[in-house]
Amino acid sequence: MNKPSFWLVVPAAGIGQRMKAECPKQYLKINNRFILDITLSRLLDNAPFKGCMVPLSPADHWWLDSESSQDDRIQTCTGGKERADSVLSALHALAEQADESDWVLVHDAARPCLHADDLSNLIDTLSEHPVGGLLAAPVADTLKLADDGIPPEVAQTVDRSRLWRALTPQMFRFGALRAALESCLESGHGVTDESSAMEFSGKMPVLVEGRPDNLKVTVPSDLALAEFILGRL
Ligand SMILES: Nc1ccn([C@@H]2O[C@H](COP(=O)(O)OP(=O)(O)OP(=O)(O)O)[C@@H](O)[C@H]2O)c(=O)n1
Ligand SMILES: C[C@](O)(CO)[C@H](O)COP(=O)(O)O
Repeated sequence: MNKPSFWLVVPAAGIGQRMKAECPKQYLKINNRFILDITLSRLLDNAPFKGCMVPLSPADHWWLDSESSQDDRIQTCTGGKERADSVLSALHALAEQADESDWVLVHDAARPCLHADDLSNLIDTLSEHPVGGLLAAPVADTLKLADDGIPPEVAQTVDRSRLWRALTPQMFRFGALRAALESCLESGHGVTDESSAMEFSGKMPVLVEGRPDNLKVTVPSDLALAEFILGRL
């Protein structure tokens, strides 16, 4: 039986509303490179992907100015309203090339600080696993559940001993992930990551501990932090 291939999906069709920038955050620059280009190079240069699909917004007019648009390992497709729609669109675009049992890794375009060791560890840990899983970081802060007051007040302090922050890449079998996402979207069950879709289909993804500095650039203060982290990777 052929060894499964590895495919990469990097959702990049968001508008970066929380970043309040003049362009979608994946096209902000660190050391004069688009965040999207940094992210894609850190993935494609550190693992044996058979191909890469990048869902883009229909309104994207930055891609053609990117380094990555010249990389023949990378294909693009049109993303969707939500992140899950964009990921599913990428899986549909890869359907003729990928086998059901191939692995697909999904990584946010907005996470440029992924360490090569975390990528290798995720693949090595899960490549024989029946379901797959995700990079995640144990919660290090005390967590409070807020009431709905304005301003919010503490309703409860949450036991954090078994709480983890989901990161990316998230790594699942191609056919299973596509079916899980289709099921979620058909039933109107909104999900913010691939693991949630797999959980909705009854699976229990593995949590693989990753570096907490695998930052998702989300709000303005994240840009300088990402630059600092990248300077030390
Ligand atoms: N419809 C969408 C929404 C998000 N994403 C991508 O999913 C990743 C993580 O999403 P998030 O951090 O929420 O990005 P945005 O949706 O752009 O941010 P915001 O919620 O602030 O608008 C990003 O790389 C983003 O480009 C996507 O491909 N398609
Ligand atoms: C996929 C993710 O990065 C895992 O933490 C997160 O769910 C993305 O959420 P967002 O609201 O789309 O940024």
